[in-house]
Amino acid sequence: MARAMKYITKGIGGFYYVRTPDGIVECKARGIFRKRGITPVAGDNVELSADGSMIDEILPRKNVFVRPPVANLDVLFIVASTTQPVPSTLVLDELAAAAIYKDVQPVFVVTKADLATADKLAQDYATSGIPLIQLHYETGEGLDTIREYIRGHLCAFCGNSGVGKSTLLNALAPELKRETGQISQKLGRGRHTTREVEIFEVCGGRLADTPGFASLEAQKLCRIPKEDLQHTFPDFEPYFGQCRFTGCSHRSETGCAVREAVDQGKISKTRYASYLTMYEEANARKEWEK
Ligand SMILES: Nc1nc2c(ncn2[C@@H]2O[C@H](COP(=O)(O)OP(=O)(O)OP(=O)(O)O)[C@@H](O)[C@H]2O)c(=O)[nH]1
Ligand SMILES: [Zn+2]
Repeated sequence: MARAMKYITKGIGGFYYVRTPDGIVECKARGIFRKRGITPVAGDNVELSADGSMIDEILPRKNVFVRPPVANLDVLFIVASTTQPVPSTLVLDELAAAAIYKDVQPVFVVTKADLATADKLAQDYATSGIPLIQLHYETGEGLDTIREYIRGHLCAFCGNSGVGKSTLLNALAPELKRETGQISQKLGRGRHTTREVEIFEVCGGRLADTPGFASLEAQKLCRIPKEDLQHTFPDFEPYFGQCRFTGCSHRSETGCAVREAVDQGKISKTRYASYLTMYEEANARKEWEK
């Protein structure tokens, strides 16, 4: 029988907190990891020494992020509000692409549908191949769908300051008691304080409370080489192999099947515009930044 999974919930000052079937234990990591250039991070599945005081082994990772430091993420909820703040499709597309590049399922969550319509966003992402969940707190619509994504997975929430991440987390897991609104920033629990990544068990899954994801720039998550960029846009996939030129970058080449799909409304214009911007950014990146 497979041994029950143990994983790091939090690392702080050289100590690691590991969730085991018997509860959370405090551990140190063996020196071998430093020699191998591996830093244990929250989300790592581990094996402990017989007395339970040492991390002996870090099991192979599905993925790992440096900023914020977390491993084995399954789902990234990208939270956007209909208004206050008005969403940027470029930022949303960058985050979704970063997730896909790291083998993480992106899921858009739209808040504040009571203040403005979510139709525009829903339309922009209708053919994106990325799920989009609209939230309505009065009816609870959307919450169960989010819970289904969390179940059995390691998840994180990201999105700009003020989009309603804490409000959403409180609705999903009131035990987290997240502070919401302006006050949280004044009290210093906002983005100006450094907190450690910490993983909580909620809704039958795991939630990585990641301060770094809050108002994050996708660039910090990962940099996608321009050749790989097209593969982080699921909506482009049906057209691969149909462009006139092999190695088509889907920008200005004649006979580009992706651009044709944009003209025919099969790929949304905002998605394609994001691709072009991201491609130019990748192109302009200096060798040492890549
Ligand atoms: N009308 C309305 N207001 C909302 C909704 N969701 C959140 N808010 C409000 O938006 C404000 C910001 O919400 P928070 O949950 O603190 O936002 P956050 O994303 O956690 O913000 P940071 O902590 O700065 O990252 C608060 O005043 C919330 O009450 C919603 O669906 N509708
Ligand atoms: Zn093309």
